[in-house]
Amino acid sequence: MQEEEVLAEFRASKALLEGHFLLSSGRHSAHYLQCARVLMNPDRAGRLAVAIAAKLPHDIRKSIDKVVSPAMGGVIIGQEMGRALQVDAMFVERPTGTFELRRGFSLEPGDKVLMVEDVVTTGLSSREAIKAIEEAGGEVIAAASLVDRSGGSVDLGVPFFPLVALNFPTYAADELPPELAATPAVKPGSRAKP
Ligand SMILES: O=P(O)(O)OC[C@H]1O[C@H](OP(=O)(O)OP(=O)(O)O)[C@H](O)[C@@H]1O
Ligand SMILES: O=C(O)c1cc(=O)[nH]c(=O)[nH]1
Ligand SMILES: [Mg+2]
Repeated sequence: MQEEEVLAEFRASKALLEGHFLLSSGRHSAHYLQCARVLMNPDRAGRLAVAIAAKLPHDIRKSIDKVVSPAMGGVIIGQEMGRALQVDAMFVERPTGTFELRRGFSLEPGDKVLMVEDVVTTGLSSREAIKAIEEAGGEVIAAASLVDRSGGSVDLGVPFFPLVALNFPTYAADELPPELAATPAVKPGSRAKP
């Protein structure tokens, strides 16, 4: 799937929002990719997962034992990646602030894991999810996402395969451009603290 086709899926689902957004990292942005809207159509979600799977090098793709994704945003695309790769998909969640496997999910020691996110901005959530998977005994051999909005600058410590890389600027709270400073920020994500 070409970048233009991916963006067309985002536009068709009205997932590319403009305004003033407080991101999970605590940074601000005039753009927000509401991936849940792209994924609310199961056919579209499945197509996008197949397209992500096609980005994975053959040796990585054939080695994956499990998909693990960080809740909430990663759950649907993680499930669809499990379907595309024909492996089980699980998620980590953070009811106490730190990602962990719950709900009877577990990994066999040495399980080769693909960590799947919906969107990566600073990479903090991905790195925390990778740490939780490794603490649970998994070996994260690669990461994948629908969108890398760091424009390719993020380092997750493992090979990273986003379906599309976009570079929307983000700002610290004390460096907002006037058009953002003039409007209150909305926080669409669910992370409690940056
Ligand atoms: O690369 P980062 O700077 O960490 O930002 C990206 C993360 O932010 C969003 O999750 P959020 O924390 O809003 O929680 P959610 O998935 O529960 O909506 C998104 O789903 C990614 O997990
Ligand atoms: O960084 C984030 O919190 C973030 C950015 C974005 O565009 N979409 C999203 O779901 N989260
Ligand atoms: Mg998330």
